[in-house]
Amino acid sequence: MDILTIKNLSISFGGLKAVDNLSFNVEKNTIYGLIGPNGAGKTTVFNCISRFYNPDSGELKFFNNKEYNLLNYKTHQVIDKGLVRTFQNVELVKTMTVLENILIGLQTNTKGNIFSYGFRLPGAIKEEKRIRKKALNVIRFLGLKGKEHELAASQPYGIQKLIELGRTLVSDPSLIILDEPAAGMNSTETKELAKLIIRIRDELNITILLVEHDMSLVMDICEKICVINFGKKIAEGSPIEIQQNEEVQKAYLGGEIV
Ligand SMILES: Nc1ncnc2c1ncn2[C@@H]1O[C@H](COP(=O)(O)OP(=O)(O)OP(=O)(O)O)[C@@H](O)[C@H]1O
Repeated sequence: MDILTIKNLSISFGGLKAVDNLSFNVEKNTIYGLIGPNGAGKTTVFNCISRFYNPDSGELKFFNNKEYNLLNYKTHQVIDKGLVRTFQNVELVKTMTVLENILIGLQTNTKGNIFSYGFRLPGAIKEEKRIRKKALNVIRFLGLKGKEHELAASQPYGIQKLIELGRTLVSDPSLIILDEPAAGMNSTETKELAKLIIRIRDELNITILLVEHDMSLVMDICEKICVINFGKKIAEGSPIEIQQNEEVQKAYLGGEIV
């Protein structure tokens, strides 16, 4: 069963076709990789799905109990439907604690209004407890217990990336889009990240769509991979099929893919 279907997606910037008639489907409860050389259009695809960009044409459908035509929604509404993303660069509020940064992920998901929070009405206090408990559960899941009141800025880069990931988990998504989750990580951190992504899929039943340049991570954890170059799909298949595909090897100018 598909959770995301992308059909004939195209978007241009001036004369440049960044995404060109691209179609692929992501099956529920899988880890799906979108790869391609620098400037191939991967982040632009993510920006269309998460509604930062308006595509020129094509269909974007998300299935979470019901069918949502993503083109009818704004970014924050897409998050409410259960589709969240991370960014290539870590986007944490460095002056806030680990816990506070994770709580940011719940901002579109809380009940109550400014009045009830401002006057600390019973409903608001109960809601505060509920969301705090959720965030603490995520912190435990990520193995960051004990760090909740430490400043995000004082954490090593690998931990900051985990905090960003935690921010997506706290809103109970069905699909997470990860934009280069391993960028800037060392090989030990990347191996831990691979295990964590698999746990997110298996223990939390969350589907993962990821863009990543670290080919060993992609080949180790993705069930299916779509390769794009100059905005167009050049191959789709299992890690083995992708590694053996001649057009893919040509696009990567020999070597990087294997
Ligand atoms: N807002 C924009 N305005 C103009 N051009 C853009 C914009 N966003 C992306 N592009 C261009 O579209 C092309 C695809 O960019 P994109 O960032 O999607 O590639 P990518 O595959 O994610 O690259 P990388 O792996 O280097 O992050 C590039 O040529 C880029 O310069």
